[in-house]
Amino acid sequence: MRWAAQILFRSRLLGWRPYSSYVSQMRYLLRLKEDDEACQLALQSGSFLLYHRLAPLLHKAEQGGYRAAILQAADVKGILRKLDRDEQLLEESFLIGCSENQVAQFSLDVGGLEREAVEELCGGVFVDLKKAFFLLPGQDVSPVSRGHALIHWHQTHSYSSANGLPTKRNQAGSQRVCQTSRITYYPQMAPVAIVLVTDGRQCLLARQPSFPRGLYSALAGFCDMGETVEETVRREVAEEVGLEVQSLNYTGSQHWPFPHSSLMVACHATVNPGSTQVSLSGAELEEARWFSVAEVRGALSRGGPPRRGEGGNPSFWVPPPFAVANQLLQEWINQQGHLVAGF
Ligand SMILES: NC(=O)C1=CN([C@@H]2O[C@H](COP(=O)(O)OP(=O)(O)OC[C@H]3O[C@@H](n4cnc5c(N)ncnc54)[C@H](O)[C@@H]3O)[C@@H](O)[C@H]2O)C=CC1
Ligand SMILES: [Mg+2]
Repeated sequence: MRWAAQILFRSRLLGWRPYSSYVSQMRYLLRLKEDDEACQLALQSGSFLLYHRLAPLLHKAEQGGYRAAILQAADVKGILRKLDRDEQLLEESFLIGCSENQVAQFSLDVGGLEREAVEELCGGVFVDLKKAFFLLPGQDVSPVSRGHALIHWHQTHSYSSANGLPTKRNQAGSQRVCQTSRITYYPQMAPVAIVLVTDGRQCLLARQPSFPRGLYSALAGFCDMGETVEETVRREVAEEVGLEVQSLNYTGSQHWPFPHSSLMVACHATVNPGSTQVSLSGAELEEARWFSVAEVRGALSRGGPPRRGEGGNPSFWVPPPFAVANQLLQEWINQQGHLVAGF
């Protein structure tokens, strides 16, 4: 212990602080958000996710499937030079994170450039975000979704909502300031509660008319102003299916870029097994049904949407693993397994 204390003491004398790499990463990101010059410098050695009118750039992975295309600053500059564009376009990027070794990561929409020309130079393809979600592995979904959300927020907040005058971004893109009133605007997310309702034996899933055929998901709804997540869950379940929640517990959350930028807060809830009669209201849901453990287990093991020519039951599938609704279903199935094992 003594030598460890001595190292700590000496490192403090030398000005080196024994932060974990996570703390260093987060402190570095904070500095880039607060210091425009540091962020401008970081752009020169950063890595970039490109978008074309909000469609992310993907490339074919060696082992099959697709990955998010990650370009280095020099690659992006090279593309801009070849397309006769000013390298300053790089400064229109938004900071979305940094790697463990403090390489800053940015998203950049090159919607002003010719789509096919960029695709050819990068050896990739711009794909609509919804479609991209089904093509990408789980670890790529979060940065791609974050980059998309930030670009979209900036594209729709160029003017102050208080006086209609232009707003100016900071270099990181973590805020915009109205140059006249000095009001600061920050990127926003709308909180949404998503809930898997069970009666102890079955779980309740629903369909909106806009869902692809056979897709059922957990109930979800935007939080009203001033509501807690618990109040939103109780209200949405009452509104949408006419049931009263008895108990609920939080399990996780997810950023979701649709319809714009939502923070999905996921909960499990129970209803009284004696009061499970569903009554739909309004036009939002076209159907809500109770599903057994076996049915859900089957849908989870079949994976995402049924592909043409594939077996399985196309009349019932659930959101794919990148969606928090899928996590709720996995957790419920695991819990049922434990209940059976412990019986
Ligand atoms: N990641 C996941 O696993 C899942 C995500 N979702 C997402 O949850 C979100 C909410 O679910 P819904 O049942 O559609 O919500 P909802 O039940 O609150 O109904 C949507 C309606 O709420 C109103 N609304 C209130 N505040 C709004 C806001 N800030 N933005 C947009 N509309 C607002 C609009 O009239 C809209 O038509 C959807 O965007 C959907 O994409 C839904 C299921 C699964
Ligand atoms: Mg809803």
